[in-house]
This record gives sequence, structure tokens and C-alpha cells, in this order.
Amino acid sequence: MENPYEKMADAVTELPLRQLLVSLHYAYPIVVFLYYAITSIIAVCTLQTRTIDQEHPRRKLIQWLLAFGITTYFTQLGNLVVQAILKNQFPLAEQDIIIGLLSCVLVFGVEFAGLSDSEKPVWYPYIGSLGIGLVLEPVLEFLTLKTRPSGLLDLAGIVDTAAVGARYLFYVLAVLVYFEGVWSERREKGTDSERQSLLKTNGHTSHDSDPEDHSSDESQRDGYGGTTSDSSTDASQSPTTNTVESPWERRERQANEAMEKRLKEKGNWVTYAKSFLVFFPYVWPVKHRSLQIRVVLVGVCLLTMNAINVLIPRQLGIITDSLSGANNRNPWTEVLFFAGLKLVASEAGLSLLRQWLWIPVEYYSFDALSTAAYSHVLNLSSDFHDTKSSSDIMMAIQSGQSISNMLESICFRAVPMLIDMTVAFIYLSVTFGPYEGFISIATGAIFLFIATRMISKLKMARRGEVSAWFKEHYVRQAGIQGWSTVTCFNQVGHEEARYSEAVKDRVSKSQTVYFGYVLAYAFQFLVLLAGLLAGAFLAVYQITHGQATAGQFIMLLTYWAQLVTPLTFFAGLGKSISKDLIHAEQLLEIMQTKPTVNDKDGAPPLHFTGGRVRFDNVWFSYDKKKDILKNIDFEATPGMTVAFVGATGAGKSTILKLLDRFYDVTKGSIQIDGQDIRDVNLFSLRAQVGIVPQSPILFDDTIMNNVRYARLKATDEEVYEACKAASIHDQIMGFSDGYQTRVGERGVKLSGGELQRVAIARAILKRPAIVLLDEATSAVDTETEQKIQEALRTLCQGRTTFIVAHRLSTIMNADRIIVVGGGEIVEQGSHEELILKENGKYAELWSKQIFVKPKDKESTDDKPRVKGPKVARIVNDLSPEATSSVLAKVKTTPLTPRANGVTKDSTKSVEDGNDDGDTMNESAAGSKKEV
Ligand SMILES: Nc1ncnc2c1ncn2[C@@H]1O[C@H](COP(=O)(O)OP(=O)(O)OP(=O)(O)O)[C@@H](O)[C@H]1O
Repeated sequence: MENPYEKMADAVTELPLRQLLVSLHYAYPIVVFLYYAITSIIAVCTLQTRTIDQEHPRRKLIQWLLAFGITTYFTQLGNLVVQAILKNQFPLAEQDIIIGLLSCVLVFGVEFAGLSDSEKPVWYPYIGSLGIGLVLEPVLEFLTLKTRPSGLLDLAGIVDTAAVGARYLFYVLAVLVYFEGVWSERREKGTDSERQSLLKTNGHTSHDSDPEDHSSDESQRDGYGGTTSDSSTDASQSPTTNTVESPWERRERQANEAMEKRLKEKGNWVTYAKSFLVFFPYVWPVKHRSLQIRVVLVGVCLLTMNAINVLIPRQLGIITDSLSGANNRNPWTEVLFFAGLKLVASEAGLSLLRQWLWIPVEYYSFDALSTAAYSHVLNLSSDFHDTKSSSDIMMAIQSGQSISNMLESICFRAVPMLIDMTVAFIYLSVTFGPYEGFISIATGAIFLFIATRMISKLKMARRGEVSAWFKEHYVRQAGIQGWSTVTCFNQVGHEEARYSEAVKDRVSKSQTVYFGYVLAYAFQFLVLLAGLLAGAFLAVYQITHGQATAGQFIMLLTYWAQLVTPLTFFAGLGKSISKDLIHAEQLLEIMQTKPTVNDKDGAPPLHFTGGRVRFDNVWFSYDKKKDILKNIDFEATPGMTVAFVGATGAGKSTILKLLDRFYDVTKGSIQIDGQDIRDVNLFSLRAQVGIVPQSPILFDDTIMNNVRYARLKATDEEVYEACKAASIHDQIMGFSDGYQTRVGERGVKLSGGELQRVAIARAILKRPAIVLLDEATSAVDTETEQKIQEALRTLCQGRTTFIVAHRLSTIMNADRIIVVGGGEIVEQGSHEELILKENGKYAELWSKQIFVKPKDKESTDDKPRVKGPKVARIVNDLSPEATSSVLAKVKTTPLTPRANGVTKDSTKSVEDGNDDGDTMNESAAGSKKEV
């Protein structure tokens, strides 16, 4: 029997209709694929894929109809095979028909996979593709029938036409079902909204009437009815309530959420990507011409490498052919040329040159990004540093690497590899014909599909592994850091068991992930092997039919092996880019944070004329919701000492923070020598202010360097003087390494009192014009405090000083004492004025805090001690006469019941001459002006 297709081809080859049919066979799958690819990219870039809130009600049915449609291509191909076998006639049909059918299987197969894969697909890429099919399929069939040589249809023709007809029917049904689903959805929505408005008027939420809403039922049962979670957070990304989120997971989740949020704000990927332009000056060496030239040369290297990737397999083919006599070339010369190419392609050739060119550019961008991020972070205000954990900030600064990685992946790996693959497809198609081109494309597509599916399946397992790793790390660290607690409580065995369990858990999860990857690679390589075998069989067929040479076969094998790397890279590209993007997002967030406290344009330096400080009706709130300071209004004249006292959390430290502009006032103003501190240069303001904070932080460096930090150019002698003034010099000299003693992390190797005195020495060395002391002596005993008071007196001499202290003996000699309560000034005045105030807050505090000391402990003179009951003496040098006179004054002020209770006992103990060290006394005043 004669092959009908061959007959047909013979008859109509020259006809324009036949030419049109051939073109359409190739064009149809290409058009469908291009439409699908472009519309899908648009849908992703414009975030349509993220805004679909409802699944199509007939999605499954459409998927089935598409699958049936794909089977009809197989029917047509099967029909050809059967006919060829029955008639023992090869090739089965014209190349364009077979390639056309196979390509349609591939293209619609990709669409089917995409549809099954996405949770809530955007439909127009699919429905549009089917629409193109509905237009082109009849044209193709019409041309096929028209170009058929015999007017009559044989059985093969009938099967073929029936398959086309069935496919047409499936596609029509799929499109109709889609629109029917959309309409029915709209109808339902209409009914829903009607129902909702009715329910609202009844005062119920729609949850109440929704029998499907189990979550709402659950919450009602659990007693959480009425509260709903924030829908903006993706439940799948949020930590579950029964698993503890590791810092890594938290960071990833937060960065992910930030990315989603920014994406939504930006509206599409393009504008989102634009926000990364802020990094451009750091990534692209803007001011470095030589680096720019290097980047261009790297591009040239990459293009050369693309060419060499084709030339090497081609050269191998030429050598083989020259050896087998298929061409007349000299094998020696060809091998030499091959060696040259291999050298250029080797690590000692182009790769070396590329690295040499690229390394300075890479380090430039990494350095520039890290430095810029660090400097930006240091210039951000207190609100930022108070809300971000330091480890998060440090991680974000290191994310600069991710941006370089991302750009390198795209520019220097993805683009050249894409070029490689395109060239491979064209080259193989030209050398071996369209079948080989098709095989390479189909293999690539199937490989990428399987690889990306497997990577995303492994994501959850990998997440579990990382969590287990963090847990192991945490248990280990907790055991080592808390070693003394572990040992004290005899819990070594418990810690060992805990750690061993954590290690076992991590190992088992790692094994799962590891095996998962091995399995994924096995599948990927199976696909590549299948493609290679198909290509090799085709090549062997062509060689045996004299259409190709053995050299070309060798070329094919070599070329194929070269394509494995780009394919594997592309499979992981999405994952690595999204990971880098999430990290870059963390850095972007920081870089886009603007300091809330900054200089006004052209702000002049502070013109210091003595240090008159005025708080003018100052209001302040950290979170813009709750006022922490309310209407704070006072003035400190130059050289004056103002003390703030009050309950903890009253807002005392906040007042000091405002003065040093760690925050700006919400309302009112703070003026120094008549200048609003917001209007002057921040640097010049801070240069005038010296602060001894509540918990001074020293660097892990020598004492000398820590003190000198206040004034980097200070001489050793100036540092010694400052330390002497802070009463710490002798103690430092007693350390084994003197001033070169390292203080440990945050100054842990110093006692609380030493730490505070070093901080005072540092402030003294700065020679500030205004001094802020925030609980500067809280960590020391009374005796040391007295020594520190000396140091402070030196520091504060002639300087406007603000002191916060809980221990009132520290501030009793201040020129003005301001009692702060609930963010407001409750009362103010001198110590003497305040303790005499009836119902005064200060008097109450004071009465609770007078320290007394047994006289014999204090006594240092040689006078013989008087026998009998010991007499306590009040610290701060109150004479017994002054004590009793002030006691009498204070006793006239009614005290709170608790205060009375305390003071009663304390008075007793004083009168009894209690010997138990420091205790309380309900009196005192008129002490010497010595603080
Ligand atoms: N960075 C911050 N962010 C938000 N709230 C803060 C911040 N710092 C302090 N607060 C709140 O402001 C209030 C006043 O704090 P502040 O440190 O000024 O009190 P304080 O009177 O100095 O207390 P203490 O005597 O215990 O040091 C407190 O309620 C505190 O919780």
C-alpha cells in the first residue's frame, strides 16, 4: 500500500496551500506558547497571580477537558505510527506534521502542568491559548483536507479528522465551562452581598450563618468568638501556635511579609524592582571608570565563552570526521585548534581572566553596600534602634552580599546560560534538523518542570531541617552559657539528654532532605538521559541514512553534556533569587528608613553662651499614642544643677533623652541659650552634652581606649587626670595590666561601681558644657557613692547639670529638684523647700530613704569609743542637732500609712542605736551642701 501522506506530499509540495500548511504546523504551537508565556509573565509582573481571591468553580472540569484535548494529539500520532507499521512505510509523515503535533503536546502539556500547579491561576493565559486553538485548528484541518491528494477519506484520514473534531469539541467545552463558571460565580456573589447586607442589619456577622465556616465554629467553642486574626498575614507563613518560631524563621517570615506588603503597595513587580534602584550606586561603580571598563570586559569574556561552548563540540566533531576520512582536514591541526579552544575555556583561560576582572568589582559592591548600610544604621535615630534587635540589624547589613549574588546570578550566569541554550537549540536544529531541536527543547522543558517541582516539594523538608538545626544550636548554647546554672542544679544529665535528642532530630531531618535532593537529581538526570538517548537515536538514524556524519554524533554527545550545567542552574535559579530577594528586602527596609531626628537644611551650630536650658511646655510620646511627658516646663540657668526624682517609669530618663535629641519633642520646645535644639546642628549639640547613662556600655577594649573614646585625641595624661577626677585611677593602677586591662564584652570584667566611674571619667574627659547623669551612681554602695560624688562634683562644676537619681542623698544638694509623676512635674524646689511641703511627694520619698550608719563603723579617729548603746549616724554628714531639728520638721508633715509604718520602725532603730548597718530614718535635712 502506498503511504497516503507521501502521495499527498508528492502531489501538492509545490502548492502555496501546502506551504501555508507547513508554516502553520510550526507556527501554531509557537504562537500558543508565546501568548501563554507573555501573558503569564504579565500576570506575574502585575501581581494578578497574587490578587486572585477565589478559585474557579469549574477548574477541575476545565483541567480534564484540556487533558482530553492533549490526548487527541497522541491519537493523531498513534494513528500515524499504526499506519506506518501497517504499511511498513517510514518516515511516518512529513516532518512538519509530526513536529507540529509533538510541539502541541509539549505546549498544551506545559499549560496543563501550569494549571495543575498553581493554587489560584490567572485564567486568561489558558483561555486565550484555547481561543487561539479554536481559531487555528479549523484552518489547519481545512488546509489538511484541501491539500489531501485524493478527495476521499480513508480510515486513517477519518481517525485523524475525528481526533481533530474531538479536540475542537473539548476546547469549545473548556471555554464555555470557564465562562459559565465566571457567570455563576458573579451570580453567587450578588446573592451573597444581598444576604450579607440583610445579616448586617440583624446585627450578626456572616460567620454566624455560614455552615461551612468551621474556623468560626472552632473559635466560638474555644471562647475566642468575636475576634478575628489579621488577614494580612498569610496563615501558612505565620508560626503555628504549638511550634516555637526560631529567630531564622521569624526573620524569614518578617522579610517575606515585608516583601508581600511592599509588592502590594507597588502594584507590580516592575515598580517593586525599581525600589531596589537605591542600591544602584553601590552595585554599579558609578565613579570608578576603571571598574566600569572591567565590567564591560567581563561581558565580552562571557560572550566569548558562549561562542567557545559551541566551538568545542563542533571541533571534536571535525576531528572525528577528519580521522574517519569524512572530511579532508588535517587532524593534527584540528587537534591543535581544539587544544587552543580547551585552554581558552579552562580555568587557566577565560575563566581566570574573567575572575581577575570581576573580583575588584565584586568587592567594590560588597564593600560599598556594607559601608553604606552600616553608616546609614549608625545615623538612624533612637526609635529605630530601640525597636530593632541588634542581631537583625547585623544580618540585614550582611545582606549586601545577597544583592551582589542576585545580580551576578542574573547578569553573569542566567543571561549567558540562556544564550547558550538558545544557541544550542538553533545549532542542533540546523545541524540535525527540527526533530533534534524539538528534542532539546522538550528535554529542557520537562527537566525544568520536574526540577522546580521537586525543589518546591523539598522546601518544607528543608525548613524543618533548618528549624531543627537552630534548636540544636540553641540547646547547645544554652547549656554552655548557663553552665553554672546547669551544674548548680545538677542538671548535666538533663542537658545531655536534651542535646542528644535535638541532634537526633536534626540528623533525621537532614537525612530526609539529603535523600530528597539525591532523588531529585536522579529524576532530573533520568530526564536528561532520555533526551540524550532520543537525540542519539535520531542522530544514528540520520548517520545510517547518510544525512549526518559520525563527527556530528560526537558533537551532539559533547554538546548535550555541556547543557546539563545551565539546565541545573536554571532549575535552582528561582529559588536562589527569591532567597536573595528576601535578604535584600531586609536591607532595603533599613536603607529606606529615614532618621526621625536629623539636621534641618543648613542648620547652624549651637552657639553656646553659658548653658541656659529651657523646657517650654514639652510633650512627648514614643509611639504617638500615649503621652509619656506632659507639659514639662522649667528653666535651668547656667551652672545650675537640676535633679529629677520620681517613681520608676515616670519619665525622668526620657527628659534627658530629649535634651540630647535621642528623640524630638512631640509638642513644645527645648532651648539651649535661646536656640531651639531642633534648629541647630545635631553634632554641635551633642558635642556640648556629656552623658553618664544608667547602664554604661564599654567596648571590649582596654580601659585606656574606653575612656579616650570621649575625645580620641586626648593624651594619656589627660586620661589619667579624668580617671583621677572620677576616683578610679588608683583602682585601675591596681589591676594587673593597669590602663591596658581589657574590660570584656560590654565591660563585664568591671564591677558595677568601677563601670560607672569609668563612664564618669569618660564624661569628664569630654569636657561637656551640659552634663546629664542618669542614675550614675545607682550601682555602688554608699561609701563608693560618696567617692563618686566627689568625682561628679568635679564633672559638674560650673556646668548646667541634670541628674536623675532614685537615691535622694545623691541629689539633695541640687539647686532645683523636680519631682516627676506620670510624665508631669508634680512639684519642684530646693531640698529644704520640698521636705517641708505638706503632703509633698518629695517629703514622702525622703522620709523613706534616709540612710543611717552605725557610728562605730564610721569612726576612724583615735578617740576611745563610748560604751553603751551605739548611736547611728546619718550619711551625708547630718549633725545630731540638724537631724533632730529636721526630724521635728518632717514629723509635722503627715505621711502615708505605709511610710508611717516604715518610718516608725526605722525611728525606733535609730533611737535604739541599732547596729545592723544601713537602715531607714524618718528624718534629715540641712546637710552640708556636699553631693
Ligand atoms: N524606647 C522606648 N519606647 C517606648 N516606650 C519607652 C521607651 N523608653 C521608655 N519608655 C516608656 O516610657 C516611660 C518612661 O520611661 P523612662 O525611662 O523615662 O522612666 P524613668 O522615670 O526614667 O524610669 P526609671 O526610674 O525606672 O529609669 C516608661 O513607661 C517606659 O516604659
